Amino acid sequence: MTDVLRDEARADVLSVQGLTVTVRDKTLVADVDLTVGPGERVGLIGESGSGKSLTALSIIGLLPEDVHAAGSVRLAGVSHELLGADERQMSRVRGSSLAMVFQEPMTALNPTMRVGDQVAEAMLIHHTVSGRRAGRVAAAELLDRVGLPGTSRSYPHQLSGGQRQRVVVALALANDPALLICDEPTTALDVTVQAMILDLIMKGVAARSSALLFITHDLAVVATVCQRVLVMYGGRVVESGPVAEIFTNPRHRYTQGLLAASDLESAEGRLPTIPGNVPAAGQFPSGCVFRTRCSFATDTCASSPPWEGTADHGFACHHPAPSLEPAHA
Ligand SMILES: Nc1ncnc2c1ncn2[C@@H]1O[C@H](COP(=O)(O)OP(=O)(O)OP(=O)(O)O)[C@@H](O)[C@H]1O
Repeated sequence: MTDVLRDEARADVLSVQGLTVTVRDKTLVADVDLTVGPGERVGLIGESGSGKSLTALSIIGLLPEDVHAAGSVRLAGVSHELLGADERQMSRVRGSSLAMVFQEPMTALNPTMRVGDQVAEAMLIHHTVSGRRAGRVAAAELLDRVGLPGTSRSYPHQLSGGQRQRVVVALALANDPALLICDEPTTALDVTVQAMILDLIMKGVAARSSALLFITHDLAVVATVCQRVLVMYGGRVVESGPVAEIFTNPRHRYTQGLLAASDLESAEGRLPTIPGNVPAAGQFPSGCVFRTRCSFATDTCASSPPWEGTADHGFACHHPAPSLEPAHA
């Protein structure tokens, strides 16, 4: 591989710099820097009103009219700035390189259109398939893969909340986005289906090597899903780092409070286990040996860490979000 190709392989999928969001003379998000690497899963946490959703909406270009964003948002493979891009440019990026799953599935679905047609249309618009017939077949296959066989001809109101969110995940993944943003994707759902939707998102991004920016207020979900986390407070990022590091050694008073109020251990049973965590593409050079520590200090893990694996084959830790660190310089 040439140096140029290697640099491109390592380049961040998303790079946000100095993002500031204002409404009239009020600053709602201040000077946020944020990057997501190829295949990386990054969490954005913080209390209600801390600016998480406005950050996501700035990236995807869906801020309300009276709200303004300044700074820089760049996406790999897109030659122009996303901030300030016109609607034509943004609709080319949205749904193809960049996709988003919102909290409430009905807001993302067209209530008057069969779900199969919605998925097919998303693929046709971005030329992932050509021709209505191929679109219909591809949509049915994708709905099948997200656990909704035979639902192509259903309307959204004929599906349960969990099934609707599966359709939204299918829509978001339909064009293999480089980056998937999820904003509280399980908050509106029944507890019993939350784990299934998380599992679906995890498997969906892993299969496509998509990067993930995951917004939540649930620390246990972050521990399951993310490798790195940024903590927002009052519109600013107050700390960031690998999940295991932030969760074991939180520096900011707000993060310390969040952790004290949460019960990560009890969350284990309700969250999916992710078999064979694999490092993100390009996270370590091929062949590099690394060690991992599980973020859950349970008997199973305490008996065998650190595991060793290779960047090619990953390793099998059945606990979520282990930290990855190169064993050899
Ligand atoms: N259109 C708007 N006009 C004025 N203020 C707004 C607007 N949208 C959001 N805000 C304010 O900006 C701040 C950040 O909102 P944001 O929705 O990003 O928070 P959040 O961290 O996502 O919270 P939550 O977890 O409750 O969704 C809040 O104080 C909110 O009231």
